[in-house]
Amino acid sequence: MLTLSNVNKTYRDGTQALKNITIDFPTGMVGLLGPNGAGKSTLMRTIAGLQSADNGTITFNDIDVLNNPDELRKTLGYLPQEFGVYPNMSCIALLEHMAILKGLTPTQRQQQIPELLELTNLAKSAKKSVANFSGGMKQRFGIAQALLGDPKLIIMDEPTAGLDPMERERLNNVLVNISKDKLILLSTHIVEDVENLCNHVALQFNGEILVNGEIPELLAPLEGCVWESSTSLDTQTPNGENGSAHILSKSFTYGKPHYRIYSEKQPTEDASLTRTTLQDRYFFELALKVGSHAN
Ligand SMILES: Nc1ncnc2c1ncn2[C@@H]1O[C@H](COP(=O)(O)OP(=O)(O)OP(=O)(O)O)[C@@H](O)[C@H]1O
Repeated sequence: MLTLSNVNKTYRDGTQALKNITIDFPTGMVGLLGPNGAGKSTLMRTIAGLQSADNGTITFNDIDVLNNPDELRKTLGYLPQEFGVYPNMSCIALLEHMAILKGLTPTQRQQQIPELLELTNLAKSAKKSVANFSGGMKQRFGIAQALLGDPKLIIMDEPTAGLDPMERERLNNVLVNISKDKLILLSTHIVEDVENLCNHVALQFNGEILVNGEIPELLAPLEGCVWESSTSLDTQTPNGENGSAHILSKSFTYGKPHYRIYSEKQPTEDASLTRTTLQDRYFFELALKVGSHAN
C-alpha cells in the first residue's frame, strides 16, 4: 500500500502543483488520470523520490519515502515520461549496464535479462541499438529496465504517449502481465488506457485529487443519468426545473455531432440512456471544476 498524507508542492515561480494530497493506492494497476498540467508528473516524481515535497508524508509499505528515498529505490521501478538520449549500445548491453547499476548479482542478471526481453517482446531485437528503436520498442525497453530487480512499486509516466494503436495494445499486454503482486502506478490523460488496464483510478486536476476509487464505484453515481443524443441542449440547465443537465462530451460520427449528456431526466427528444463510462465521470468532474467544455 502506498499512502500519501497532506503532500504539497509549490514551484519557485509560485505554481502550486500539488495541493494537500492525501490518498491511498492499493496493490495492482492504478491509473492517475488528469489533463495536461494537472500535476501528474510532479506527483509521480515526488513518489519516486526524484524531487522533494514542501511537506507531508509518503509511505510505501514500511518505507518513509521522503526521508529515505534510497530505501525506496531498492524496490522501485521507474519509467519516466522522457528518457532523453540513448547511448549507442545494444539493448542487451544497456540492460546489463542498468542491472549492474541497480546492484543485481551476475546470477540475477543472467536469469532476469532474458526473461525481461521475452516479456517485453524484445528478444529478437536484443542486439540492436536502443537508439535506433521505434517509439514503441523504446517504451518496451523502458519497461524492461524498470522491472530489473523485481520491484514492488512501479511508476510509469504516460507510457503509451505517442504510440500507434498496435504498439499501445502490445504495451498494454505487457503491463497486464506484470501487475500481479505489484503496485503499478500509471499516469496518463488517455481515459481508454485506464479503463482497459486499471481497476482503481484517481482523477487529478489543478494539483488536487478530485476522486479516487475502484472504477465501478466511480461510475455508480452517474448510472441512469448519461444519455446519447444527436442534438445539443438548448441551454445548460445546472439547476433548472428538470434537474441539472449538461453536455459531458461532443464527438463526431461520419461528420455528424454526437453528444453525451448528463441529465436526471430525458434531456432531448432523441436522447437515449446509455452505459456510463470512465470518460463520462472524468468529464463530469472537470465540468464541476471548469464548466462544460463541449457546447
Ligand atoms: N520545474 C517546474 N517549475 C515550475 N513549474 C513547473 C515545473 N514542473 C511543472 N511545473 C508546473 O506545474 C504544473 C503541473 O505540471 P506537471 O508536469 O506535474 O503536470 P502533468 O499533469 O504531468 O502534465 P502533462 O500531462 O502535460 O505532462 C504545471 O502548471 C506545470 O507548468
